Amino acid sequence: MKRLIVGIGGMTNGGKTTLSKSLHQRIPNSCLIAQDSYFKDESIVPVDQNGFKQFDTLDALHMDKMMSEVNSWRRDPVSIQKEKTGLDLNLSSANTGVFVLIVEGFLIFNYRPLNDLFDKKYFLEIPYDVCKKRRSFRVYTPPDPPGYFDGYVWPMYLKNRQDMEALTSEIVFLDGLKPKEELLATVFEEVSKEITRLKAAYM
Ligand SMILES: Nc1ncnc2c1ncn2[C@@H]1O[C@H](COP(=O)(O)OP(=O)(O)O)[C@@H](O)[C@H]1O
Ligand SMILES: NC(=O)c1ccc[n+]([C@@H]2O[C@H](COP(=O)(O)O)[C@@H](O)[C@H]2O)c1
Repeated sequence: MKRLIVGIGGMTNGGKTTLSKSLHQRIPNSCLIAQDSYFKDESIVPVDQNGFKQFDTLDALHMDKMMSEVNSWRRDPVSIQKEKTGLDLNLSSANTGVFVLIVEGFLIFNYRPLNDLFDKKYFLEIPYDVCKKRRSFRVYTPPDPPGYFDGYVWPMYLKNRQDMEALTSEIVFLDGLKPKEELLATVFEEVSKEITRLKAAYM
């Protein structure tokens, strides 16, 4: 049984969730893990000197829990898939198939233990003004307070991006302004090629 782990990183509102969900729908035997399911409760997230809750850092996330989910999939993708979809796989397709894990999130390449696992890494980027605009339509829990984007989110993006570039390489940057369908087609085609290559390695 072969495994492939694909990372869909990117800026806040770059289009990670949109792309990852479509990719997951298109790829048989795929699972999806989203980093924003692992935010700590806001009551334990500290505030910075400006009174802004520090959500845009690895400390705000239960990365240990996220890693344990990723590692469960790596140990036994068939069981995890069965758990998530309720569908059983016959043994021969389980043995010959390629299982794909899609991991999406804004800090997935900043966390070394996770970053080390990716076979393919994508990073969706959009310009400042588009990012600010898309974010203004999103309602997080808790919602962004006034001034949060310019006072906290954007400076943290710049810092996190610098850290990411110091830590990792071989990232494919994607222009998040492109139509959703085009982004999906690009990534789907590359991942499909990789799946075909892995399958051929069996013959
Ligand atoms: N390629 C795209 N072009 C235009 N808008 C997009 C695109 N991808 C996503 N969006 C929109 O941007 C917003 C944020 O998308 P989302 O996938 O939730 O981003 P992220 O998961 O990176 O925060 C949503 O309103 C979504 O519909
Ligand atoms: N899901 C949550 O519990 C929560 C709470 C507060 C802020 N956020 C924001 O989520 C962002 C990351 O997620 P997106 O990449 O989907 O925008 C961060 O910029 C963070 O400020 C999320």
